[in-house]
Amino acid sequence: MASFPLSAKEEIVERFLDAAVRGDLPQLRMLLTHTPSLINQTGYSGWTALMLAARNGHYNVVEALLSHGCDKLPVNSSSQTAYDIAKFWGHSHISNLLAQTDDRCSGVLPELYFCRETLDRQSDKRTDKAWLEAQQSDPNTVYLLFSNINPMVSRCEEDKSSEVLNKLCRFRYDGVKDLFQKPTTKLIFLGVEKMNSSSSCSQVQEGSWEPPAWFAIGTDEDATELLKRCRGKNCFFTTFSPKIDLLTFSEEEAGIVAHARSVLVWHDRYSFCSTCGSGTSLEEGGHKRRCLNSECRSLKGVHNTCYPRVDPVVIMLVVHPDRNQCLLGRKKSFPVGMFSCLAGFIEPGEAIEDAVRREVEEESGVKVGLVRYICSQPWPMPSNLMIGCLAIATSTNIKVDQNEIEEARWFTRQQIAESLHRGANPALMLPPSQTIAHQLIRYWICKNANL
Ligand SMILES: NC(=O)c1ccc[n+]([C@@H]2O[C@H](COP(=O)([O-])OP(=O)(O)OC[C@H]3O[C@@H](n4cnc5c(N)ncnc54)[C@H](O)[C@@H]3O)[C@@H](O)[C@H]2O)c1
Ligand SMILES: [Mg+2]
Ligand SMILES: [Mg+2]
Ligand SMILES: [Mg+2]
Ligand SMILES: [Zn+2]
Repeated sequence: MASFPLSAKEEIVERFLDAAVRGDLPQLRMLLTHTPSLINQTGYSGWTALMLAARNGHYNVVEALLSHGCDKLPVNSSSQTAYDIAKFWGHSHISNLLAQTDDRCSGVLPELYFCRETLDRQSDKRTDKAWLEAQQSDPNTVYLLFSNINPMVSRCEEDKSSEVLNKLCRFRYDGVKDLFQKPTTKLIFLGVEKMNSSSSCSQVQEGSWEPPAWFAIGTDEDATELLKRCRGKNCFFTTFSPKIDLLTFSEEEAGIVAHARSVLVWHDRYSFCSTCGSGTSLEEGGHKRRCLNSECRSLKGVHNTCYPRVDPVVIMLVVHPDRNQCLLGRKKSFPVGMFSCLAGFIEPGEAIEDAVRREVEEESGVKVGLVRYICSQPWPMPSNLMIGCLAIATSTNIKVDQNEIEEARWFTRQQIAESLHRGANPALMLPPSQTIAHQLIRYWICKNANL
């Protein structure tokens, strides 16, 4: 067979990969210093330097590659990551290293979007009327303004390359106190600030630091009038189109928005007592509605009709019995090429595991055995709690319920890893990283198929 001379670029890649095979750390470092882009390159075999070092048990080379920010997601033609390779060849010290280090491939999920608890909710303070009133007029108290259920935001100018586009507008008492007079205004106590690096140092040391309280205000005032309070700043009300607005806050603000918006939506949709139909009033810092009819049954004992609702939803990555494929589906409303995990509301009297098995079979016809809980995410659309699971299929034939799902398919680990690694491609687009669906998929790829 004729062999062709290597180009200069190919030659340097092969030298780099050869250094990884031999465990030649000085040579590998020298090549990386000159050509940093070598780090994730593959040679003719389709293997990266990390895979080759993992195969040959060179712990120090793996360590050096990781410290240079090497990507652990690429897979070889057998759908193995470097972690899988180290495990297969019995280099447990290396597979442990690959499982431990870094945020993305540790098998431990990163903190999910909407999950950061920036404020301390201090739920015991919700029944302390005097304390709440004192906080309301405190000059340090922070107010967020919602026009009905849409928060007032400004465009984030700080980092144009970042995904953070929107920033909540923060008001002080003087800027919003007139709204408290209106009977339709809803005031929600969100919590108090947790101590962090920006808390006033001298006050913290003296013990006199009082963490500022945060409130959300929901109002039906004319939005244009409300915007005048910003005095010329470029502010607007987000409409919460899921794909555009919801995922564009910082991690710190996303958790606050999830809390405030879910409670305000509940007030908006449950104005009347669902037991007797009478009017209701807000209590407990906006976290309870009390019926105004003194004869109402809802006033006797504790009733879930009085508290904000949270709807539990199971979301699951179904793994093929061969452990090498996973099941993803797409709704008609998804962008072209996008597939995601199956999901569905838990029904009354149903355990998480049973809801997973029922929803998967209803939507795809696939039967599921083992179900394992992985993580959860509040999803303020309007108030779901996504309960993320991995599930092992016991059958493989797909028969979709066209009412719920347009298409469902088995995807190989390699197809998924490629889409995660190289980004969206026409064949398979995965949901954005802020979603629990994306994180479950990434978790499975990184963690290996064994549950
Ligand atoms: N964060 C994520 O990654 C992610 C991914 C997928 C779905 N989700 C969310 O999960 C939710 C549920 O998924 P689904 O639509 O596939 O569920 P589903 O498969 O149970 O089907 C939805 C249908 O269930 C019925 N239903 C039962 N209880 C309901 C309730 N409490 N609220 C609304 N409808 C109810 C309605 O008829 C509705 O049309 C959706 O709202 C979606 O926004 C989030
Ligand atoms: Mg569904
Ligand atoms: Mg369903
Ligand atoms: Mg359902
Ligand atoms: Zn009532």
